Amino acid sequence: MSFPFSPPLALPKDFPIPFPPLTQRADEQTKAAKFKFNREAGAIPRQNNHPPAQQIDVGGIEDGHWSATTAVDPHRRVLGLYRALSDPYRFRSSVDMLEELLIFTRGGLILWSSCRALGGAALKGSSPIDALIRSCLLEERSADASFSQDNYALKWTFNNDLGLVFVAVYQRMLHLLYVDDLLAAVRKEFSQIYDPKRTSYDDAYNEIFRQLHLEAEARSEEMKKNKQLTGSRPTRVSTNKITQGGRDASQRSGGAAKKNGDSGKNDSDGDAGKEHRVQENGLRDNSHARAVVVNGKENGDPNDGAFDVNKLHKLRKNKGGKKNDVAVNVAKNTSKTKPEKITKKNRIWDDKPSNKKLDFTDPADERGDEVIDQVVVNQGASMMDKDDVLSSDSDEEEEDEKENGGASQKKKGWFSSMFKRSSVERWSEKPHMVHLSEVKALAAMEEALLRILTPRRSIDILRDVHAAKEHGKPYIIVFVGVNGVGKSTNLAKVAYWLLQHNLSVMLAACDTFRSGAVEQLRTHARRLQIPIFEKGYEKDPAVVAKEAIQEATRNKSDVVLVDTAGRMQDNEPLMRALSKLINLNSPDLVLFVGEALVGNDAVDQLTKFNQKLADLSTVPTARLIDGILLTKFDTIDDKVGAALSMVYISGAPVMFVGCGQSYTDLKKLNVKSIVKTLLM
Ligand SMILES: Nc1nc2c(ncn2[C@@H]2O[C@H](COP(=O)(O)OP(=O)(O)OP(=O)(O)O)[C@@H](O)[C@H]2O)c(=O)[nH]1
Repeated sequence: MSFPFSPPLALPKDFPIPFPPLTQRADEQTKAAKFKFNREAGAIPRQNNHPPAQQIDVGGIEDGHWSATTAVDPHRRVLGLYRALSDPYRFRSSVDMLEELLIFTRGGLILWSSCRALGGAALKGSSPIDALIRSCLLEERSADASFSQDNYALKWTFNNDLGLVFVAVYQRMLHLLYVDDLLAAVRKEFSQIYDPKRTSYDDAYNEIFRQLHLEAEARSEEMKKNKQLTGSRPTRVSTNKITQGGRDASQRSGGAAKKNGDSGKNDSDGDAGKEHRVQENGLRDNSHARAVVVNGKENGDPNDGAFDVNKLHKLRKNKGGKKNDVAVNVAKNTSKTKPEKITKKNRIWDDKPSNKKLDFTDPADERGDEVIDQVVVNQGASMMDKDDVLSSDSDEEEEDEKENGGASQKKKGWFSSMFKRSSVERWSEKPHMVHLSEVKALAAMEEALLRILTPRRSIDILRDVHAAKEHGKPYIIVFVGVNGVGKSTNLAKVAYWLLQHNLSVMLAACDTFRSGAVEQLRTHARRLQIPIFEKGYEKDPAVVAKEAIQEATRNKSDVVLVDTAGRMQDNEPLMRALSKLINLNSPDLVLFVGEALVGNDAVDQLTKFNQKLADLSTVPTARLIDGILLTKFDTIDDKVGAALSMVYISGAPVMFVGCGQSYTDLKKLNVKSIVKTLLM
């Protein structure tokens, strides 16, 4: 063994050990060093007329993971030294600075951690994994496969079928090349042994992980060497080759690769048939990892993908720029997630104040609650018990759930499954379960939900109405939405609310399409004793709206409420007519009316309305949906997820919530109660 120094005396306790860098695997290196030491410590003295081996003073130094053994002769000269590690694997970790690899469920249950299982040091400061969950995963902003926090870089992957998350943390400056490869291998191996009933894998998985880690490193080293030698560029090859550098994971586990449902939908490590960018030697090129991993965005399961909302927000900001791109993207993404259509039953409402199970709303106005509770909107409707409708709806859902064998659960996004599993696991009394700093995680969830539900733009209608009034203009609100969601009814409620604030209101009957629509609005106008502008049927609604606004300007109405025909988001001629109405009249507020009852269908409708308005706009600055009016909130019990998704996807605030048939049944969304319910 060669020594880079020749100390004259025995080594002091704090003697620094200038080991040359290790290039071999730690255990081999240790063995080799030990062998060499034994040989040299025994042989050198004899060769150099030093005292025989038994007179040699052998001492040791322990320094963290290191231990060094010295052989010192009676003349206090160091004759031999070898370094060793009590745990060679720990040494590898410290050298390569993979700080932690964590496996947890979407409910936040930590199943395995390299720190916990293999005795590494805990991460310093606030956990970067907590930060990842808070700012990325919880908000479904996991479109990227990497994330940075302080000095740490994080990469992750999912097994969506099993609801597992695999996160690797390492020092940002290190640019570890093997992390994606390792994560993919860990996911594959772990998925095979995963058993939902089991909560600890420390014994079962430690050895497998060590092996996978070493293999991934070895492949990475090889890749580096090859790169240096050949200056090779990444080429596209089948991912079947990825495992050629090391032992195929499925071989190791007896080919039971699919046993636990690692179906590879999101398989970033490349199951057969997929192509990823890999190096010529068959290893993944990490510089392209983003293009292949994560959440079904690029190549995976559409059910798990988050909407590409950033572009939509950008469009909203730029008002019209690149609208087609946005529209296409939104369409692409949402069409993947479109749930099955819900066939609505004829619903006939009781005229008693609703007997709500849960009320997530604040009254839109204190005065609004005092009056006209007995005025029933839509008196022509026949009667049926509301609770019947509710129970039959939920029965249907339960049946669907059973029929689909829980498939609908899978269809739910990250949020729903996160919350569902989180609450289930929270209450299961298993003391040996280690939760991901549960209190902190819940607080983070709450914070994230509050952030999502709190609109980025605040719209104060009353303030804006007064501002318009000062300019001698009426404030225009256009109500849009699909058929039968409650546009006219809730338009009348808004009119009532405005009247309560001493504002003069005029209705514009621009549903010139559905027979009876004009008469319906006329009934509301008569009850509320407000003027209505109507031109009958088969007129161009854009022109009717224009004339109504002119009339309102003449008679100094403060607000014009424009009723429009219900239309399906895919009906191009009707969507074109709506776009024309909006572009021609530049309303102050385009209010999307959606039924809370239909859940994600409302999210789809809203997205497609926005998309069509952007696509079909004839003016350079496309007008999109400004706000949301969520109707029939009295019918949804605690299924409030649609509100969350709609705000998140459109960036538009929920301005009102309709929760009954009376004019007073218009409220404001109580964000805090919604969040509380989601976390219950
Ligand atoms: N329970 C409940 N029912 C509502 C609410 N809002 C509207 N409705 C009922 O929903 C039904 C349809 O309401 P409309 O106002 O006619 O719906 P619309 O969107 O104007 O319909 P189209 O003009 O055909 O597109 C009526 O029976 C309303 O009473 C609500 O907040 N809660």
